[in-house]
Amino acid sequence: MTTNQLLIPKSKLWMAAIKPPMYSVAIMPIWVGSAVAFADTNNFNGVIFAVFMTAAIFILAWENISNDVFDSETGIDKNKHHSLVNLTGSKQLMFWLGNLFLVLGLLGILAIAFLQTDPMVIGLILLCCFLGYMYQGPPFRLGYQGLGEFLCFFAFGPVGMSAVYYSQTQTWSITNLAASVIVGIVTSLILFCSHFHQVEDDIAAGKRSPIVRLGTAKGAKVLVWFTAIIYPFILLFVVLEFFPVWTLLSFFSLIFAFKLCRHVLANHHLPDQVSNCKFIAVAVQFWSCLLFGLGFILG
Ligand SMILES: C/C(=C\COP(=O)(O)OP(=O)(O)O)CCC[C@H](C)CCC[C@H](C)CCCC(C)C
Ligand SMILES: O=C(O)C1=CC(=O)c2ccccc2C1=O
Repeated sequence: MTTNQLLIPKSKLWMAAIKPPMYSVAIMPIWVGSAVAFADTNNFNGVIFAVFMTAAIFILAWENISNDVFDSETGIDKNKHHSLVNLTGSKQLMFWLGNLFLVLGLLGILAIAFLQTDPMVIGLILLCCFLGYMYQGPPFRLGYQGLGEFLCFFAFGPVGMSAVYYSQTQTWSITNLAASVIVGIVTSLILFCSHFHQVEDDIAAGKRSPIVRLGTAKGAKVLVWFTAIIYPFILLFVVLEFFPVWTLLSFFSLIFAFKLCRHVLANHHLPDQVSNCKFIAVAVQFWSCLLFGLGFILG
């Protein structure tokens, strides 16, 4: 254990390892997809919603635990004090705990498929899990090639939200597809932000994250563009009458979007300062999606 590690209280390291705010990424696609389904059909199945939400949390727990397991094999997390493998000292234990969460999550989704006597939802979620595995697991490790944001976009956007919409309606929707583009982009922003403070460790481990590829200064500018792009998109879909006008409520999240962009533009080259930017990005995702979904219900 390093001196640095000894200075940080264990409770703080555990909270950093579990990352409670990050679970917003699992909750919001379920919220928005179900809200679009309600707006389209006037129907809402509370049991399916609750089971899907719980299953998504379990699946995200698997993704994060197995990320620490796979990263312990490449050496990229050797300075990450809050890696679950470093904290517990047992890769095996974390591997099996992760798998247990995956099985619990998939059992929930399987229950929905049985309830609907239709395998579509489990098929789509298995695809999401495969995208999540390709991000970090051998032999793919596509996150190490800088492709994580694409996988993230499809898993939390079009594929994941189609599964949510289908679980409520057993049909498809163009409106939901358009909404999933917004959710996919805003979720991928979080992943993009998570690389700024890790450039040195990433280069040492051979990970070519988008920020390693672009450099932090260009990365900060790309972040501003991708944060800014979601608002004109929402406006465009409102004008085209795909989204109800109430979805413009999501513009209140601009407060956090400005905060994120200002913070990253000023601190992109300072790892200690910029390391919290992914949690500002979580606030952008949480508020934009919460208000966006509310807009569908009010509309
Ligand atoms: C584990 C993820 C990011 C961590 O990345 P990194 O290794 O850079 O972080 P650390 O510094 O903390 O080590 C997220 C990866 C997301 C992945 C591309 C997609 C996951 C999909 C989910 C498994 C499925 C979600 C289904 C949905 C409907 C809830
Ligand atoms: O630990 C992280 O950095 C992330 C964990 C995670 O589950 C996730 C999910 C979707 C987008 C980004 C992220 C992370 O950045």
